[in-house]
Amino acid sequence: MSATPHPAPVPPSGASTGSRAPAPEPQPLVVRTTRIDPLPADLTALVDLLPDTRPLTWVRRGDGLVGWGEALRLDSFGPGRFADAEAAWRATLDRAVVRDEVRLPGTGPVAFGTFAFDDGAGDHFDGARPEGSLIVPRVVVGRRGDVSWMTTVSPADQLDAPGSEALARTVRETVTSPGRVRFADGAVAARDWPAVVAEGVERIQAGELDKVVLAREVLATTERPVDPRWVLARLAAGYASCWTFSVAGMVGATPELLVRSEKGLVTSRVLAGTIRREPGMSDDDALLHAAQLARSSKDLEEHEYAVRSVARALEPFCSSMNVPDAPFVLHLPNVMHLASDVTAVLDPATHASSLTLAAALHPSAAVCGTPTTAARDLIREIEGIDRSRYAGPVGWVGADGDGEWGIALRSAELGEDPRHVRLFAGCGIVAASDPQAELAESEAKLVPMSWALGGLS
Ligand SMILES: C=C(O[C@H]1C=CC=C(C(=O)O)[C@@H]1O)C(=O)O
Repeated sequence: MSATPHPAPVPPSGASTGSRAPAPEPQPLVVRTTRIDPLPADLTALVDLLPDTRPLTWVRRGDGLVGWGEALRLDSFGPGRFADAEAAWRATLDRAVVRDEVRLPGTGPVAFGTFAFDDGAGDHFDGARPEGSLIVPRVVVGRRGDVSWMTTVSPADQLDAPGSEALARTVRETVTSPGRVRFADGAVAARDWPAVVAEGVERIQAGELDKVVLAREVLATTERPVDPRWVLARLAAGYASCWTFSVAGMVGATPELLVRSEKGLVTSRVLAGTIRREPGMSDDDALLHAAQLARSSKDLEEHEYAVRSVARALEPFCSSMNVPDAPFVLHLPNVMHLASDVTAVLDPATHASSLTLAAALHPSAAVCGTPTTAARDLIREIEGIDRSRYAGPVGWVGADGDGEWGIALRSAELGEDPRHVRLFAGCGIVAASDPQAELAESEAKLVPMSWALGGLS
């Protein structure tokens, strides 16, 4: 199946939700990047620039990219969603006219992307909703340390030339809070979820598979429409070491980097194995918990599967690789994780882009299980929710193929009705997992999004 390009001006309503009718040939994109006055070293400096309620965001520790407007959208479907998106992106670039005066990762043409966890082979896919979207914004603003830039993208160069004055002229709609938030069970009630986990444990103990990651959803209803910028500002400030993202209604702050590819160096931050961090826990208690996690054979086993799956997927694309012997403990405000940073040197002969690498890595054992096929089948059989883009790759790709892709965890999907939000959390299950403990872990993983919506103080 091929990717469907939707060129600006925005096509008639409905077309950007995945019509497979032949699309008109898009006009070449005209892309200009210029340095702007340095943005302050503020965790929310980038997200504070976003003018409207359809933000594109990839930010960590105040650095990253934000975008708005839609110069081009490339939707893709089914098992070929990554390859089709990549081919459409390359075809777009072949015809683009680019003037990049900054030449850093994230300057020049950039597409933000979000991809579904599953490839559409399951029963609950209707074939109308795209399983992959690459969006080329009309405006991108980026920051990397002392350097800030602005890129404008237009099919016909109708935009202002980029620059600090153009940015200052951007009109920003006021950001509003969602007001009161009510949470309710999703397709599987919280009290029923331990039984799903118990089924997973049983199947593992019966020898069908080694590990499966099972997820649940919570439905939030807000008093006022959710402005994603409200959520993004809170996540970027409260979870600064995570990658705060927003693409086509998928928002969150993920601690897990599926892959970064930059100038031949490939990095992946693998997480699996979790311990909750109680609110108000002292630093000493946190260290005790960290030590307990680092010694937990159940969590170390869960982690080992995830690291091995990443190393195996990267190997064909890399000339050398460093896989740490033991994980470190990553401290986040709500949880601590076992973490391993895998690094590798890209084999240039493979010409693999960051998107190709993300496709090869997905789904890792951190979000699916081991062996992959058995775990995915079991998820389809017993999980009972539509994961949609939760646990799928989310991030950005540039013109040279370099880019960053996270796993859409600690995330939520904003509904067509802007007062309805689906929050997700999942847990790695191995033979020694305790269903009630996994329920408590899933609650802890829901904290960032519930807090960002304003539902927790
Ligand atoms: C599947 C999720 O987390 C994964 C990433 C880190 C730790 C995990 C765990 O310990 O179970 C999960 O594998 C989620 O947050 O929804």
